[in-house]
Amino acid sequence: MSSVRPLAEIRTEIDQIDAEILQLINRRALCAEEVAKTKIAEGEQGTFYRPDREALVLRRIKELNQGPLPDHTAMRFFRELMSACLALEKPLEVAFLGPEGTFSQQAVFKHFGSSVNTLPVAAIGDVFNAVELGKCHFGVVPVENSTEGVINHTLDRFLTSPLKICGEVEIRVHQNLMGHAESLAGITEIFSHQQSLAQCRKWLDTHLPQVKITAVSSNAEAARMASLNKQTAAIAGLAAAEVYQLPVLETNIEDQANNTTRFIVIGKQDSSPTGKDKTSLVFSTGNQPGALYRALESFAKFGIGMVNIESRPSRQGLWEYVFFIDIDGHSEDPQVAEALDLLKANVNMLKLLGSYPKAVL
Ligand SMILES: O=C(O)C(=O)C[C@]1(C(=O)O)C=C[C@@H](O)C=C1
Repeated sequence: MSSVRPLAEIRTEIDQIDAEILQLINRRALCAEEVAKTKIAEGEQGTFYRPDREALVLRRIKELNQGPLPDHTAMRFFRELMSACLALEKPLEVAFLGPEGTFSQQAVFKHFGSSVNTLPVAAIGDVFNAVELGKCHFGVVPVENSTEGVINHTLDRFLTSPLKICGEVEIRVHQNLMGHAESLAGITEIFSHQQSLAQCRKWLDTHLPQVKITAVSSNAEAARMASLNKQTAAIAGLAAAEVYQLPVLETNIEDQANNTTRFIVIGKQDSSPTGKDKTSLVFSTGNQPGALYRALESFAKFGIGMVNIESRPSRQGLWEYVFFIDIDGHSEDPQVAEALDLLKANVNMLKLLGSYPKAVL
């Protein structure tokens, strides 16, 4: 004799729990509406979205979670819940590198949840423009890929933009071949964004060495073009295959198994310290011997870890460079503040791009 509970009894309990969860969710939503009133009363209506508070809420959920749901799943529920609560306060508008179905759009939803309005734009520079001109509250742009390195357009735009970095989000990028051809042999041309083509270089050389390769403005645009001609195919994410109703011919064709793209959130707002933050900055030194060494020594002296360094042409003098750096910590953390003061004294130009919570999800 089995000792399992009857299905009807378990379902009655589930119905009761659902009713309680619904009540609790709405109690939480009422609190969010009250938070909005307080923010307005305190003159902070420009900053309904609080990346620092959201990171703290999600990290706490991870700590509290005792399963059987995995931490990641529990955090995703709360990510959605906060997104819906924020939409009650004020719906956010977020610009991304479109069209619909790009990895950038996936990054927007992963970071902000699905209760945001998204604005697809044609180029990385347009994401910056949309936020700078106040058409959107925030923008999401790719900044580096684990296979292909930095996205130069994004770094270069920071040299002239007044915007700040207020968050980061990572997306595991799977590339897929999609199109209406019956088999690989029926394909004469492949479209994709240049970054995705580079991430699948070996696969293309091995499986489709003779096919014409054409770089286009985005993966979703590649999918759109492939949907118009049976002899062409696109390399893109599965979301693009769905948007353009393209059969997927091969999945996961990226050359590196853990191909990941890091995106940053850009806006006009600062984020307060959370205890697990990153600071991004750009500086330039003169060409004297040891100048870069002295600059980096500022971090070593105060025990600040450096996560990343990239050099880019300064676009001012021939063979002059600027250095983009990510460090551990928030610019308001005392040790980081002292290191930044010292750095300022050792460089020609220093621009803080923002302090923000490390990616949680
Ligand atoms: O605590 C706040 O400031 C809120 O607005 C509430 C809340 C939440 O739902 O927990 C919603 C949006 C903010 O981005 C952060 C948190």
